[in-house]
Amino acid sequence: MSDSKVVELQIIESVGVITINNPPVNALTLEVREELKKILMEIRQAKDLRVLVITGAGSKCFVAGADIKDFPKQMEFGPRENATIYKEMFAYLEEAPIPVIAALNGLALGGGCELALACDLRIADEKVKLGLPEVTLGLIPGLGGTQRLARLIGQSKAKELLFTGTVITAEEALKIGLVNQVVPLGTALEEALKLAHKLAKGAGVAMAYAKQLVNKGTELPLQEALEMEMQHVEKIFRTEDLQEGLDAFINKRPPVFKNR
Ligand SMILES: C/C=C/C(=O)SCCNC(=O)CCNC(=O)[C@H](O)C(C)(C)COP(=O)(O)OP(=O)(O)OC[C@H]1O[C@@H](n2cnc3c(N)ncnc32)[C@H](O)[C@@H]1OP(=O)(O)O
Repeated sequence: MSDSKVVELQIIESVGVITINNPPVNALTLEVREELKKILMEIRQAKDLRVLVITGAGSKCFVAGADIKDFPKQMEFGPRENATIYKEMFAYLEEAPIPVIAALNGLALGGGCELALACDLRIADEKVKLGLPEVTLGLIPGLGGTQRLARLIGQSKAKELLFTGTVITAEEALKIGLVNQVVPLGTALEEALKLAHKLAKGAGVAMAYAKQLVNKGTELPLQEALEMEMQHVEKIFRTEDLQEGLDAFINKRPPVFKNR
């Protein structure tokens, strides 16, 4: 467990949990940004990290967005420097060869929603609300929200949420594909950890390839993407995990995957 108070990292049985702990709303302040930089270095060194979960402390907010009180400074010096570490963090979440799950324990607004969008899966507590309300401040999302939201839920719905700044319920988010699951009050982290520990025992190479193929393939022309998929199928046919999976099936026993 890192000794920071605004961002904590715990790794238990190859499942990492990053908790944004910056009361009262887990805003992405300068202190959070600096701590995230350290945490990013730590997780990059982590040996057998198989799944990562990101959540907020408390029950009010996952993350209520960028630090609005810091904006006057950003207006003076420009927003790029503040965005850089988040872009690096979000790129890590998207490129890491492991499933990344956002456990939405509370409001996910602005930069908080953008952090959730950079994860592979989103599990939302039933009371959670999500949105990109930047337009109500005369702003636009600056941590990838305009791009990831449109790719995830389609351009027209994304424009509707961006134009209006509407904050939607977890159920509405489920309907449009913005979250994967809605879970009972107060159980987002518990459910995310259940899924994380299940995935951590799964075929890690297969999940890494599936993540990479979806993330990279959907930006390519179909035939190129299909070729990339076939190249990965050829690679996976040479893994021990496939041998183990087939042998376990034939011998009617649970597989023990070694992630190689
Ligand atoms: C590139 C990225 C851009 C962005 O992310 S832009 C920001 C997008 N986020 C938002 O627009 C959310 C703004 N916040 C709110 O809408 C509300 O707040 C909440 C719904 C999160 C909570 O509302 P309630 O329960 O009524 O509490 P409260 O009095 O509004 O807030 C408690 C304290 O938290 C501060 N705070 C809230 N959100 C932020 C924020 N995003 N950045 C900095 N501070 C924030 C407030 O000012 C206040 O502080 P004090 O107690 O000193 O008055």
